[in-house]
Amino acid sequence: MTEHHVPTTPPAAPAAIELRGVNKSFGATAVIHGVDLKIESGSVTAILGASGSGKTTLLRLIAGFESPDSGTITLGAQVVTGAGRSMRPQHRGVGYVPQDAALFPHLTVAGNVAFGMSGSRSERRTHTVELLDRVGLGGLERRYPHQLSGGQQQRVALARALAIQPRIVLLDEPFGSLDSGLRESVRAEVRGILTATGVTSILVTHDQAEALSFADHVAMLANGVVVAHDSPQELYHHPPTAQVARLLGAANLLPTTRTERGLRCIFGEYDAAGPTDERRLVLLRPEQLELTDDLAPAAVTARVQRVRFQGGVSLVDVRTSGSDGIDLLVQTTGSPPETGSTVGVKACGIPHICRG
Ligand SMILES: Nc1ncnc2c1ncn2[C@@H]1O[C@H](COP(=O)(O)OP(=O)(O)OP(=O)(O)O)[C@@H](O)[C@H]1O
Repeated sequence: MTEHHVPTTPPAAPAAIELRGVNKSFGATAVIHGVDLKIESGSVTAILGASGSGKTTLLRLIAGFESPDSGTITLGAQVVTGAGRSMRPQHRGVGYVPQDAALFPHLTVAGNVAFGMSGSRSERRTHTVELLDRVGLGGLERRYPHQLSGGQQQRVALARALAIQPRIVLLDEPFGSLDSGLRESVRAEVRGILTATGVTSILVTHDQAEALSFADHVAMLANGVVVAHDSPQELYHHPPTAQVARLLGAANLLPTTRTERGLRCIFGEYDAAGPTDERRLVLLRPEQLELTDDLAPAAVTARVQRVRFQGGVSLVDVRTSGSDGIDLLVQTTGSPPETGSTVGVKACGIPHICRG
């Protein structure tokens, strides 16, 4: 069994962005609380949090559109906010891709991309053509924003953000307005462009699947506090707390009792060190449980409450037998059981213990 660990700041490489003790309130509403965050140079980080958790505010603080009440923000080796200084947004070397692309409607695609670009007229033209090629929009220079699809508009917005040769690109829920089919392909294209460019990027999203698939690191924000920061794999499989486990996807979080050896849950007893006064839960994702027909001693008996067929897999809600039955969600690839039938449930992965 794996042990829980405290949230970490993963990068060992030089930080491109560093926030220390950043606080921000709007009037009496405290929105960002003592945020410490280090973002590795050249990485793609997702800031994941529910609506209103402060994601956009954090991004706007880094871009310089808002000033923190206290704390420092460092970009590269430069303190851009704090210690009595506040560098203007246009001097920070930050490209910003807003949620709705926000292109200038009266400018062509080329005009939008070249806006804010420096250099001679011919240099700007060459750079614009290069950028539009890079985002897969070569040949559309003369179109106007209303003549583009949503995905194309987002790629123009990305090209415009890259046009200033930024050291950092900030993307504020850029895929939210795209329909689900388009979202996945535009997301993959944008990720490919960011990787090829090597620019340090932050994506803000409330979509856990998007954060897990898009980013090298995920920083999770809850009520203006960074509650975890790690790789997507580490956060999904070894979340420090039950809150983080739930924010990242369906989670069976099983109550435990203390034993001499460690902890016991309905699926068995496990070694576990750590403080005895803390509430601990065993995490088993739905894909770490399996249904069995034979009600062998190793299996927990349960009744099927509901079956949701999802194509390649089915999600099965079951309730364990007894007066104190526990609700579990099981993912199965086999033929799903009948609602109301009795099944056996077994744990088939390595469980993880997290704080309650
Ligand atoms: N300029 C402002 N004045 C007053 N309150 C603000 C301002 N900007 C944001 N807030 C408040 O701060 C909180 C966090 O807002 P923010 O937009 O950062 O959250 P979010 O996580 O990005 O949400 P969403 O996903 O819905 O965009 C909200 O309660 C919001 O109402």
